[in-house]
Amino acid sequence: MQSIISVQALTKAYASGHQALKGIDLDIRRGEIFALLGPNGAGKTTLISIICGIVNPSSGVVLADGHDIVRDYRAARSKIGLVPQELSTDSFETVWATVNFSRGLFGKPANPALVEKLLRELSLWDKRDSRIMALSGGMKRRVMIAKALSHEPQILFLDEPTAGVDVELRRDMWEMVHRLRASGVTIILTTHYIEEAEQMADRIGVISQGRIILVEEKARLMAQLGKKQLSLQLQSPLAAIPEEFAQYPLELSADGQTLVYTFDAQGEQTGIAPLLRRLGDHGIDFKSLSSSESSLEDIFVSLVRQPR
Ligand SMILES: Nc1ncnc2c1ncn2[C@@H]1O[C@H](COP(=O)(O)OP(=O)(O)OP(=O)(O)O)[C@@H](O)[C@H]1O
Repeated sequence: MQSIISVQALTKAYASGHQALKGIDLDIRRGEIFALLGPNGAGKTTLISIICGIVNPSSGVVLADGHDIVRDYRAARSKIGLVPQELSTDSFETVWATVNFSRGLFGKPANPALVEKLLRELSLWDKRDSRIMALSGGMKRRVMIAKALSHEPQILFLDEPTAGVDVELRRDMWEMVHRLRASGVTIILTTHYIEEAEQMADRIGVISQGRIILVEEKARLMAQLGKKQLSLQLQSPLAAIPEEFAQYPLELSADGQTLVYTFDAQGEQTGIAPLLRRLGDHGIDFKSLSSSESSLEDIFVSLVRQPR
């Protein structure tokens, strides 16, 4: 299947000299919900801004539904809706006018029925005649979403959609994202909330220091989530793991006091019982044992901490 967004060898150096993107290759599949995770300053907004034509790339190629975002800007941009992190809209306009105007910017004929549907779905219909400046922060954000969807884009970018929004708006947003996906729209969201990525995304990409360091099906990441560790506090320290145990996923702590066994908690067999038996056969006794489970957050933190 042809990807709806294709990013190839993309770099960005800002005028300050800061290298925000250091060679990004990324394919977004048609119809998926893709979550881009990364710490502050990783390059998420820069990447999205380039794909949406707001920031110029230094080198590399981006195709949106087959259109080059630089050479064929208008066609590429018409496929894309963007809900930016920061609210930016004319605050003297009414909700109704601003959403209709956004549609017109893309050269689309007026479609009051579509705008009405959008405003109703986003609980903005009652506010259609209000000026933007008179709305609450959450309502303004809903307006930004309505604007982004006004020209019926095939691809929707949500940059930190739920940062600082209340529970109700977050729920509405998630429902809307699922509805849009069901209608064939591809959704790319950035988030600091790993829980959000877990709940919403089909695939997860992790960006750190201007590089994509992981792209994975969420289901596979969840399988990693199921990894557990069993720590055995030994009676007497070991200098090294005996050769007989080479095939076991065992690690010895630096002081030789603790053996750590990593296993798949979702697997049918943990392998713990035979391991403990074999350790006993070799005279390796332990004082106590404890287990722990890694979370997606642990995986994420350890990924972005690794210097690359
Ligand atoms: N206009 C600019 N000029 C110079 N440097 C910039 C500019 N915009 C962003 N940067 C730098 O580029 C890096 C990436 O920024 P970017 O906003 O893309 O990160 P981010 O992953 O979206 O972060 P956050 O999660 O904080 O929004 C940062 O170090 C930032 O300071």
